[in-house]
Amino acid sequence: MISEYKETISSFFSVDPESIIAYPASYKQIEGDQIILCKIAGEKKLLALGNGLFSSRLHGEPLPPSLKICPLSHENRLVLNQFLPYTRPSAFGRKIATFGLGDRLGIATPGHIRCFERSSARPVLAQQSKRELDLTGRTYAQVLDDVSFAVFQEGYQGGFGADGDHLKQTDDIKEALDCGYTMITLDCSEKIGKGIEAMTSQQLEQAFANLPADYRQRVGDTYLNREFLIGLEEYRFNREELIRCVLIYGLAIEFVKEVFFDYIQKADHAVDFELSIDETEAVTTAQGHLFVAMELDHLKIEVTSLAPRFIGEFQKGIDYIGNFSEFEQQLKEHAAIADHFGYKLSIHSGSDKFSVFPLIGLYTAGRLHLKTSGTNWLEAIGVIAEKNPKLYRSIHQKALDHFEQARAFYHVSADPSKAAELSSIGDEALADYLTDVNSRQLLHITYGFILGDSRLKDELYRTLSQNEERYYGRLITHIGRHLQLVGLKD
Ligand SMILES: O=C(O)[C@@H](O)[C@H](O)[C@H](O)C(=O)CO
Repeated sequence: MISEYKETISSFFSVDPESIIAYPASYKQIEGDQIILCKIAGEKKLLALGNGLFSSRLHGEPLPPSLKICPLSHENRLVLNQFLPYTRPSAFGRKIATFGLGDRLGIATPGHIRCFERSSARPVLAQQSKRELDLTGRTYAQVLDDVSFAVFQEGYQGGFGADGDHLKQTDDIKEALDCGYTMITLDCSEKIGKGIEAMTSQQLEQAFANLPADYRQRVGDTYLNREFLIGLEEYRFNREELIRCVLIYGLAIEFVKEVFFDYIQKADHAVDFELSIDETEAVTTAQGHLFVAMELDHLKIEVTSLAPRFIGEFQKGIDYIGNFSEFEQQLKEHAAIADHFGYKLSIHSGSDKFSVFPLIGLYTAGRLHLKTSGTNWLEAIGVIAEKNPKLYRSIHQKALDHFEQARAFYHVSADPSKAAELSSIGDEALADYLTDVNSRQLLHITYGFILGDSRLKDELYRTLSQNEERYYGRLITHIGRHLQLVGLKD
């Protein structure tokens, strides 16, 4: 289809015909119209041929008699969604392993899709937290636009999710659901009780006495003087332990109740509901997880997945930090609790935790959601280091200039001064920064400041557009390693 129109297109855009590249996997015939994705002088467009209903719905430049060049706009994405259901996101429920692939640039999805050939997991291709949207200046609609067009580019019909990630406000939840998002990750970190572990018995009793009498009676009857067998573990709650669980998780559970019944259940489409209690100071004990699970069960709230705060450190972009046997014991118990109540265990900051992936795969046995994001951004920076050393040096310096400011958004232990001095590294070795834990975290958390510099941002996108297959290749290797080690890919 493209070859016979290259001359028409090249003269219309006054570009070299060789600069017109087609994505053959996107080609579709719909009710007599033909459509294909192509790149014209570096910019992706939809080419529609025909005068049928589908082509008539698309907004674009008509090239008589029947060709139309269409931008990858929000309006055209909605038309694509209407005629090609596989370009719309799906929910997957509690039984299918899923893998979150945050893409802060909106260009990684084709590479992500190629990772899932021969994988039992389904990709959540549209995933950005409110924090990421604020720092990149994107919207949930734009994130889903980018993903839907990439799904069309690849001709991928295996299904994908769209996660409104780490949402704390109901307005944001409503916006994501109205955009058609099929997963909501409710961040309860601001509702989790703080400093409860340090409270004295008297303080605990005083705080508990302030709660409604019927609630105190119910939780006392439910949890005290009883044993709970979950998997191979028996759990009990003495009075102090019960009150601590109530004071730590009680408000969070009220928030979950409001969101589940007022938003998730009332959505006009299926929604996977994830509960995130991972971004808290306090580690989620197995007993605390059991309390939350039993309270959700009592309230008839069905979560699809739950992300606890594991013992040790799940920091951004680097491997697990902590005691492996303690982590294994806690992971085993969390997985057993999740399995007992029928939902998936979710691993946040799941990027690069290679040393514990086999354990995670062993104890979750596919009942798992693994969430990544910044590591995909780092693979893009790796392409920049390989292909545009001058730009990389500017990005690295921008990151150094804003690292302390970026630490307000992310907990990292990186010390950039421990990484090699930029001026001491030759162009051919710049990509090695992406294997150093300190520079990985430096680059990982400063993305908002880097993309906030329009000169860096424009050149970054231009370099990645010129090297998109290299970017896809890095993602296939890197995310493929994640999938294989956690047992979700052969
Ligand atoms: O950076 C963010 O805000 C998100 O990507 C967040 O970290 C996400 O929930 C995650 O855990 C990615 O690994």
